[in-house]
Amino acid sequence: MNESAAPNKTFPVSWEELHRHSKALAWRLLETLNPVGIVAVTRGGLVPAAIVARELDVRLIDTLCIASYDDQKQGDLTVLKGIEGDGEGWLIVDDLVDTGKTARAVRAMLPKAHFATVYAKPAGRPLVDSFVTEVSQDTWILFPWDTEPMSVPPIVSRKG
Ligand SMILES: O=P(O)(O)OC[C@H]1O[C@H](OP(=O)(O)OP(=O)(O)O)[C@H](O)[C@@H]1O
Ligand SMILES: Nc1nc2[nH]cnc2c(=O)[nH]1
Ligand SMILES: [Mg+2]
Repeated sequence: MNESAAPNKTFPVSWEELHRHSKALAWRLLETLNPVGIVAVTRGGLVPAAIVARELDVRLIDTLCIASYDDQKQGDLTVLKGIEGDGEGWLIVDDLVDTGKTARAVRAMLPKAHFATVYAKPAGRPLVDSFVTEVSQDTWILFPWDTEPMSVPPIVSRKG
């Protein structure tokens, strides 16, 4: 990683937890927003965006296609597909904000949109308008689409 120490903890998220946290985000957004459409930041934003879109009854969905990580290693940010306009009236959804590099690029592209993530780490938190769950900077969030169950040693034997 370029901007912070490598994570030494994991925060595994199940499908059910992700569904619940994404619905909590929808509840939060409902209080202040009635978006014309949702922009999902691919790929991580796709599943949360689908859940939020269902709860807010939004059927106009676009994508902002951005990649910067190869596994846990952060590289240069690549925009594979942008969006025209300034984002006014739109809701942007991503799974998480970590260093904030992706969020900064997204905000520069769509400065008038509301930017929401399900999870936020402290370095990126100031860049999002709404989020649900804060996770420490030294933690790697494991999403259900990236994982499968396997045996692991006790935490005590993995320390330092
Ligand atoms: O705040 P940052 O340090 O920029 O990290 C956050 C971004 O990293 C991940 O995307 P990634 O580039 O791994 O692509 P993916 O969504 O296709 O997994 C995640 O989905 C966020 O978009
Ligand atoms: N899956 C996953 N992707 C990330 N991209 C940047 N930070 C993270 C993280 O904690 N987990
Ligand atoms: Mg992403």
